[in-house]
Amino acid sequence: MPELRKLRWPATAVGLDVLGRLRHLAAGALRTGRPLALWREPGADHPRLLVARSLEAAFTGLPPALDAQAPAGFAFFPFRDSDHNPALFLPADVTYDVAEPETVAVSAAANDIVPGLAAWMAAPTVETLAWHRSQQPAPHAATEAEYTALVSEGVAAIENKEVVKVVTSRAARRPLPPGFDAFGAFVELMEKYPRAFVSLVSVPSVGTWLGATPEVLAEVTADGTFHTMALAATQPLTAEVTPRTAIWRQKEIEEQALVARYIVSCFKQLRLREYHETGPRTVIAGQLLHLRTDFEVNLKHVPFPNLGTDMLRLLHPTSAVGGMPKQAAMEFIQQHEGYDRAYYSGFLGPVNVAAPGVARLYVNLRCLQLRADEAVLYAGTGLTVDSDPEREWQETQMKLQTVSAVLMRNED
Ligand SMILES: C=C(O[C@H]1C=CC=C(C(=O)O)[C@@H]1O)C(=O)O
Repeated sequence: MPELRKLRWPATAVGLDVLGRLRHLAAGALRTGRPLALWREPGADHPRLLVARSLEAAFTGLPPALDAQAPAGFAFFPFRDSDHNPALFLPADVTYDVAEPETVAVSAAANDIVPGLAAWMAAPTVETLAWHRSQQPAPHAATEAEYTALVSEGVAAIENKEVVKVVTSRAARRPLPPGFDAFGAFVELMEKYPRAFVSLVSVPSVGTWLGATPEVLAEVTADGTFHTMALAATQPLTAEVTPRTAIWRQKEIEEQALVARYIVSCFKQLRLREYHETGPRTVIAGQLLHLRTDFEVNLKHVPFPNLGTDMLRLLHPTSAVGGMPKQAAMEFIQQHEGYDRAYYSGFLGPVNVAAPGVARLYVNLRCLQLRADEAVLYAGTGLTVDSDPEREWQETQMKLQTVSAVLMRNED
């Protein structure tokens, strides 16, 4: 790991608790026009913050390499790469980990921002944070009639054998409650969804995204394990229907099996045979239940040093957000969906930040884009030949509730 310089919080910051320090660092990054990512990993009890020295330093071409020698940073990738929605990898120039609350780490590449940062750490806190805004117009929000028509077109495409499965989605616009505070909303999501990957990413001209996703895209852990999952099929979690009692319809079993089969086809493409498959099991994601199969590979026991990197490039976008076959499903979405998904159903997460060789990338689901006076929420549903348009609309309504929970009231 390249040398990191550690800046100690000055005596003036003694009264500031760790969340206050995170918030103050975020305020400084926003004020100086720098990209930032705040996140909390599933099961972790504390969040982390990463600030990149500049927007220019965050532009990237290829998906990140998942190996110990690769640069440390936070990946923020759109569903589909374009000039409007660039692929980003925020270098880990300034990092703050609540596990080490007394210092802020600065990379050698960001040496020249040290004086300004040190001064900011000693400066008084500010009330309002100036979150970065997207320069794109807000996407079209489909009405119920438009969405059910889209689902019918998707089902017709499956019947006509253009695709085997396709995931359609929509955007929904909601007003922000008066005095809405995105940092407070991030903290609220962390508390509400301990099993989710909770994130708040803000990038100049790209905008600000908040979410709580249940879906791992690609993980490499400290003990040398690669992990991915096939997550699909949805029903509400209720007092009567829990993971132990849930019953799944044939349509849902098939929908999830297609995603699992896609992951196996990626392993086959790489000629990897030694993987562990667990499931499908019923799992909780917020107020919802899904079917999930986990796939693990012990990287010490296979001759594939670049497995994480190769799998990431094959997996995105998975059939849980695109469809199968991948290309035909992507074309269907492009032609019929009628709005820009931007970073919804892209992927995000830290690479080599916690330690070299540790990466945790998630599919950007159950998320919203924060705009000047409204939030744009996103949700999709996997279609099969048996999909009922009205049910699929209801399912998107349920999925929107995960993140819209923070728009109901204001904590500040
Ligand atoms: C596309 C979404 O969810 C995916 C993940 C789990 C279950 C899904 C489903 O039941 O359709 C989706 O494939 C979304 O939340 O917007």
